[in-house]
Amino acid sequence: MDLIKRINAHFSDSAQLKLKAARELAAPIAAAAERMVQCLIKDGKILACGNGGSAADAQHFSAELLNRFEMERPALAAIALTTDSSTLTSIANDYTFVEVFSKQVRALGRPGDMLLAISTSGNSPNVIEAIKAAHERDMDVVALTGRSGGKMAELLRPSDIHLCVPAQSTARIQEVHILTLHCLCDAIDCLLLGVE
Ligand SMILES: O=C(CO)[C@@H](O)[C@H](O)[C@H](O)[C@H](O)COP(=O)(O)O
Ligand SMILES: [Zn+2]
Repeated sequence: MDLIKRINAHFSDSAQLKLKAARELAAPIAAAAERMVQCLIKDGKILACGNGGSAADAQHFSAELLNRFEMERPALAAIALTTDSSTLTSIANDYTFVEVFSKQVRALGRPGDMLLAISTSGNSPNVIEAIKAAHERDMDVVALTGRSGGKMAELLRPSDIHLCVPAQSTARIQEVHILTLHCLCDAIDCLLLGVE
């Protein structure tokens, strides 16, 4: 096994995918940032969810909005639905794991809030249920997916924004997801602070 060759291939594949994704996703990422800023300045909040690595991404993004990214600005309203183990275990234990995010969206979501729904396959049942709950609450959805967008792609409304990474590998898709989230944080800061 030539590990160095393998590692170089991972870096090369990831870099090439990022350049391809930039060509396809720059415009919808900008649109998502503008929509999020509109939500935030009207006192809305952003709820974020996902499983596994995407749970970590949801938390990473909400922390950068609530605390800070790279510029000094006021704290922004964002909540990851992946972090409260008492809430997550009680919903999963008393009902089903499929409902762990949707029940929180129904409790916390208000019209004008937004849901950031992250899934590399687009097929995680609990993320799908969260999208349905967000629609019931008149919340727009920004969906971060990969592959074909899965069942999430079919569920989205015209007012939602779909950022689908053109790749099959979960790891490669996640690597573009985290870059996309940093682009969103940077764009939100630029729009809020009026950076030219
Ligand atoms: O981070 C990884 C793989 O790189 C895993 O933890 C991965 O996120 C989990 O298998 C998720 O359950 C996959 O869900 P999804 O992206 O298909 O919604
Ligand atoms: Zn991973």
